[in-house]
Amino acid sequence: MNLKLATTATGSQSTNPNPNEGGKRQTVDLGNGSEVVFITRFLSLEDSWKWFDYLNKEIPWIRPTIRVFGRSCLQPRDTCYVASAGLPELSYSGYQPHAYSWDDFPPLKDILEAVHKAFPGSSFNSLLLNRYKGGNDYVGWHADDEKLYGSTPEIASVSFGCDREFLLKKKPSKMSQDKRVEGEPPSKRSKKSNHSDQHLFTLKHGSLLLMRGYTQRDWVHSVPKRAKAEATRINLTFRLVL
Ligand SMILES: O=C(O)CCC(=O)C(=O)O
Ligand SMILES: [Fe+2]
Repeated sequence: MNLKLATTATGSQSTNPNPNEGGKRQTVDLGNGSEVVFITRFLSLEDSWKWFDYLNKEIPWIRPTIRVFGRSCLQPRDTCYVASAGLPELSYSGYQPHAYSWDDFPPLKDILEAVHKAFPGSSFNSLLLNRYKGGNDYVGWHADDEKLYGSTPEIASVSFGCDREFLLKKKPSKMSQDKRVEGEPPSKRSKKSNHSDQHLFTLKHGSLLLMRGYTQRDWVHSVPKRAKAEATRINLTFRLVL
């Protein structure tokens, strides 16, 4: 298996432009216009615990019934949805979450502001929240490729609480999605690429992971079950609905 651990991957490292942000940001070029930016210590530990406690207590978490491969099942994690007024409604796996307003949970606006500061060229107007109440909760392989996010969605994911592994796996390649060199056989091309087709990031308390470019078109991601991850994890995924 060709799996790259983010902590040892040869992604470029740069000094952070946000002085409040600890540590370095790591940019991992996934190839063909897909990219991940990872900041391990995006928020201070103190702020992160303050926000964890707030979110754990104040968010009206629900565990909806969704449809997977034609069957109804309980979503294997808690969820909530926040969006700016007037946006088209989100719907996934046959489920349409109620859209709360940013004003319902003012601390979310502070976290959004920190994300916008770290990525001044990016803009987010909606937020899907996830709560994993232990290692049995998970999110299966998927891409956040709903039409309302457009063709190159940017998704900024902020994590609180228990460390969990975040996996990225390249979708089976379609000729139309690959940048091809005319006349070169596929076997030669794949040997030449030094891009890995799987990546693993450990999403720690206070970290931020941004997916952009064609990541949702060409890759799938998951947070698998982990028996040893006993504590609660909360994850915020900021998105832009067009
Ligand atoms: O919990 C995470 O880190 C990922 C969540 C996710 O992929 C999603 O909400 O679409
Ligand atoms: Fe996702």
